Amino acid sequence: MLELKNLVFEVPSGPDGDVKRIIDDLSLSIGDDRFTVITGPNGGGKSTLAKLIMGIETPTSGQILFDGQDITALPITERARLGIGYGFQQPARFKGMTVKKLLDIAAGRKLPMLACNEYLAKVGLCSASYLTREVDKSLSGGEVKRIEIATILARDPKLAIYDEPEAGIDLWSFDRLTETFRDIHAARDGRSIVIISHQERIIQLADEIVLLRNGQVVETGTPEELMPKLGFAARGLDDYGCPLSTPTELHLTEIPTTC
Ligand SMILES: Nc1ncnc2c1ncn2[C@@H]1O[C@H](COP(=O)(O)OP(=O)(O)OP(=O)(O)O)[C@@H](O)[C@H]1O
Repeated sequence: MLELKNLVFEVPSGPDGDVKRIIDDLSLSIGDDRFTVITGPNGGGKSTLAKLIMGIETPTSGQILFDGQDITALPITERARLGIGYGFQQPARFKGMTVKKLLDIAAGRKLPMLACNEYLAKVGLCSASYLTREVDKSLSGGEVKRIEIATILARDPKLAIYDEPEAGIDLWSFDRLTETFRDIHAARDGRSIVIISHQERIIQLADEIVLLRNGQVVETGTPEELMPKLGFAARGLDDYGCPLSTPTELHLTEIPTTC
């Protein structure tokens, strides 16, 4: 489904025309029906890689193929049309836009109430309390995050990329969310999920874990193969003695929904 060939992403660094290499000759294949978790230390290049796949950033060199088609030069809208969806680490807010409208836009049609209820329930939100709310500053960070994930579920892309979906989400919603990811994967209908995460419980769901450091894939493997090396039991030190980022804490910032 997705093939990354020798991807390089560099940004200008310093006044002398120096560059900083953020993604370093990275090659990776993700097949249909796969659940892949990309993990690794802060600053390793995970979000940048996701943005390159979505077309938010343009690679300095290398190639991105989606279902055999070279999409390296395609804009975000075209990639979305082909079936790639991306949930930002820090989602945007849309003043003046209701949650219902956002779900409709994501789905590309006017959704029946029942469908909206289902999408919001999958992320632990009560439809009655949220559908008419504006996606503005009045929503908490965790609420906006979950609403964005619901829009990706409504869009139902062939390849869904979620950047730290656990960030800022309370324990109850996190449970619901992991169930949702598990259900999508269990459907085995050709769709693939890529999740950037530091969360052990999400990592355990994966078919394949990709460990990214300094813009390079340093290791890939199943949870059974890689979990011990990732050093969750060793206070954040991985097999190479480097500190992994502190596992994202689940904040009990919100009252669990009861509907
Ligand atoms: N446009 C840019 N200009 C300069 N530096 C950048 C740019 N984009 C990313 N970086 C740097 O590249 C590195 C990788 O960033 P990235 O956000 O991809 O890391 P990450 O693995 O997602 O980290 P985290 O786990 O903290 O979310 C960081 O050091 C970041 O500061």
